[in-house]
Amino acid sequence: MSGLQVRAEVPARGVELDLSVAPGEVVAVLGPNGAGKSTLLALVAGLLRPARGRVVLDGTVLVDTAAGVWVPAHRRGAALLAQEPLLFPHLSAAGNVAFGPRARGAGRRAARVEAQRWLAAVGAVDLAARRPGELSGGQAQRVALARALAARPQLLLLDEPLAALDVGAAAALRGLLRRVLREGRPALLVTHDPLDALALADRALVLEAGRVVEDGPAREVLTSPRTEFAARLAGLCLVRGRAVAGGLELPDGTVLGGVLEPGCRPGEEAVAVFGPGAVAVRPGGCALPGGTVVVAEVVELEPRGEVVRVRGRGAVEVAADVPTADAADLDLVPGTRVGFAVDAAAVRVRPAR
Ligand SMILES: Nc1ncnc2c1ncn2[C@@H]1O[C@H](COP(=O)(O)OP(=O)(O)OP(=O)(O)O)[C@@H](O)[C@H]1O
Repeated sequence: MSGLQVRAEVPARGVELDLSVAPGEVVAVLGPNGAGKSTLLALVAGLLRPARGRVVLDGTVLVDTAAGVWVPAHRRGAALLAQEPLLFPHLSAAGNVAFGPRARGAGRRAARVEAQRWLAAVGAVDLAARRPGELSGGQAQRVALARALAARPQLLLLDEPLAALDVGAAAALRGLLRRVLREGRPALLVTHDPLDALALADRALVLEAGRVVEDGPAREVLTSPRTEFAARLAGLCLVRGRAVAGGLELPDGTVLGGVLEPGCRPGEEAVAVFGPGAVAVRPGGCALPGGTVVVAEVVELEPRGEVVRVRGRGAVEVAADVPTADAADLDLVPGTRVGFAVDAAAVRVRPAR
């Protein structure tokens, strides 16, 4: 079987993973801090041994704890590009990139030619003679990408490769990554940025507390989330309850009006998803026609240009985008109890799993 299969338990980190990556597939790995994203990459890269598990890349068993198989990191065919470029400080950019070909047995001259080719591919030929200490963050990350590619990996492991870069450098490297990732090499891309997941990945996994809690096409996970984390990334509200005819019954018995999606049956555990643009704030708690009012305490006000995103916490968490002038008129401050009036027509109710 080609592609990547990972089954691994690391009880010391509360991690129990079971996932696969198809040949040529780019999979974004999302999740809150401590969810296990870096642990997943470390397990595949060969930097961490699972207590139990099996990792297979293109039919080659890299780890099998039951059979006592452990392939060391440098023989796995997986290249890791981390947030910090981690170049050898004493080698030039070209020397860093030539390292992979040299390790594969290429002669000095052949390795140098290959290094030039990869530096050209990432637009960094003019940096060939510089040492890492003479490169900007974006330049160093380009060189690190060339070094990773020069090792001709069967799999790319990208751990927030854009996170340490400023906006301009990140945009340039994003374009480059998009090109590289389209060449058909499978990749796992850890990111906190939903736009990167959409722009660069075919599929998105959401990890929470060491488990995969969502897995689907990147677009679907981010537009139809089933977990609070994915919803927050996508800027949507997600509340849990029980599906009933015409909406979702919340834990306190309130029925949030909404449209049941096909396949969602009354009585089952469900989530309701809606955008903050479909929510208005009512000081007196009076409902709009066709809406539901969730009474909640304002916990956060976040200015977003022409609107203020007002987050509230009551029986559930909700958010509303309120025009900035209205927010001032309403005298909203954290601690104020208000009604969040949710337009039922904009609420989608779907099974929780
Ligand atoms: N070196 C380590 N030794 C022991 N436990 C660790 C180590 N690194 C991480 N952990 C624990 O393993 C769990 C998963 O951490 P991991 O770093 O994989 O999460 P992450 O999703 O990459 O988080 P972040 O977004 O903060 O980088 C957490 O509970 C964390 O505290």
